[in-house]
Amino acid sequence: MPANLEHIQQIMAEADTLFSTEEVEAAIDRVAEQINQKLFDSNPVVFCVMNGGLIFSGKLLTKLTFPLEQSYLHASRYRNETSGGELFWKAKPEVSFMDREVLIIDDILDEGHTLTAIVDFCKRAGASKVHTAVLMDKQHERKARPDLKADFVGLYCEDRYIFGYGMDYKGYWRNAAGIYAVKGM
Ligand SMILES: O=P(O)(O)OC[C@H]1O[C@H](OP(=O)(O)OP(=O)(O)O)[C@H](O)[C@@H]1O
Ligand code: HPA
Repeated sequence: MPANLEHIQQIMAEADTLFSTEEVEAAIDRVAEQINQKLFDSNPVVFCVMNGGLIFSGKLLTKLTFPLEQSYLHASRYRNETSGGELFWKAKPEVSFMDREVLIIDDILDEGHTLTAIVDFCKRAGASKVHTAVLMDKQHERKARPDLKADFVGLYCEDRYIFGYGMDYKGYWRNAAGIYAVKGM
């Protein structure tokens, strides 16, 4: 169904700003510094989780100062909706990472089913170690496992539906240069 652009515009007009561009950029700098310290001699394969991980990955990668290979994978659970369902693999990794360290970069750890499935996949495919980096970790009690955490986290946010910096509202506003929460959600 074609998007109702008036509705999409209204979502942005009424949204609450959770983090400004400057705050998000500072968080990306912090994560880059942590990754540079931890993975500098690990020769990792770095995977961007499409689509949401695109902007965080792009910005982060330019701040990583050691040799690495980069690729992408696409697993989707929300399919442009605001609640998650079954995980659907749209593109599995094509490069071999047998006995390699892997860094998975995604926009958000929400319930964590997506990241859990991707990490399991990488381990089954022979990765020697799997590291995870997310721009946002949403704070609530519905994680796939109670102890589920990413190794590198940009910012923590409240339990609301958020968009911007790669995260979408019904397929839109991934391009928004800040982190916003939908009014009433
Ligand atoms: O922690 P979870 O509850 O599993 O949710 C997080 C995942 O959901 C979003 O992807 P989505 O399925 O919307 O696909 P997309 O990136 O293509 O929008 C987001 O990019 C994460 O990959
Ligand atoms: O709050 C969210 N916003 C955008 N995409 C998401 N995927 C999981 N949670 C979210």
